[in-house]
Amino acid sequence: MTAAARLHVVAGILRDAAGRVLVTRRPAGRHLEGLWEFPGGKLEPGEAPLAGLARELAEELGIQVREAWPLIAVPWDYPERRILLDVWEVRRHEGRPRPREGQALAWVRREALAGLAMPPADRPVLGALALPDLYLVTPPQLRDEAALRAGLEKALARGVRLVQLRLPGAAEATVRRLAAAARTLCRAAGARLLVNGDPALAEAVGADGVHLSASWLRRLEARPLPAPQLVGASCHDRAELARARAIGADFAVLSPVRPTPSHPDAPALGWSRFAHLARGAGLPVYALGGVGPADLARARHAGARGIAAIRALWP
Ligand SMILES: Nc1nc2c([nH]c(=O)n2[C@H]2C[C@H](O)[C@@H](COP(=O)(O)OP(=O)(O)OP(=O)(O)O)O2)c(=O)[nH]1
Ligand SMILES: [Mg+2]
Repeated sequence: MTAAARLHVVAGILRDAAGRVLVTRRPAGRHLEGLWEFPGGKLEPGEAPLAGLARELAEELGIQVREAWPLIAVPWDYPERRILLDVWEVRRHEGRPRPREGQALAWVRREALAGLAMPPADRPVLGALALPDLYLVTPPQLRDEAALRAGLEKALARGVRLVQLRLPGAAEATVRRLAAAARTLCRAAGARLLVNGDPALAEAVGADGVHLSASWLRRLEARPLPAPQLVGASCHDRAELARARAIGADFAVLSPVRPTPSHPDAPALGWSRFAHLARGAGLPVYALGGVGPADLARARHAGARGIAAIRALWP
């Protein structure tokens, strides 16, 4: 069965003023009855995903979707049906959501969603929601601890909540020393720190996870660290994205979107190629390469979970 033969389901993430997320309960007598879900339903033949989302949310909640961007599309196989769960974040809508089909409705804090009984296809969706918009990668030449602290403090103060310590070619002792300093600062700010390279070293230094280079990704047959530790992976094409998903990585970084001074010879993907690859990846994908926070809306509309950057995020 091809991807096109899957039942295409569109669902929406709606937030209230306090940032809580709307979930509704699947009625008795239906597939996965009684479980909480994100409102939505099956696309009609020939219908575009955004049009289907707007129709479903009008039918189920009585609201008009004005703007939405894709969050993640999860291919999932239930014994009785195969679906593509295509989840969108609703950015703007009109009307207050009301249960128009008698379904139970609740606004839940993002952190509390994991405690609800939801369909298994929704697990990767919760993972995508838990990731931040910005992913800071440290500058490659950085070896000085004071410089690391100064830069990191500023970046964290500006709202960065996910950091990759990347020290290509550094001695293990240097990685250990700088990771210890970075870990203290990140913990204090409620940010997560990933160390680029060997998963065993990332774990040994007490990081929140590992970021796999493309060569590490090639070498691994399975996810190197268990949840809740994070596993990110550097990808440049469809095959690497497929591998990241196959080993159960939490997210990928896809680059280069634009030409960059650090990789002048690498052919840039451009946004339309990026969008094509990210939409089919089945895991959250950050856009990297000549992008910064100013590109966030564009990246999100192209299906990125957010943007990753060195220069644009390093103070
Ligand atoms: N809406 C929604 N469906 C989900 C989620 N997670 C998940 O596995 N599903 C599955 C359950 C169903 O098999 C399928 C949605 O199909 P459905 O029958 O509810 O679609 P619908 O709203 O168009 O229902 P209907 O008009 O046919 O009654 O997707 C989710 O978060 N939201
Ligand atoms: Mg539905």
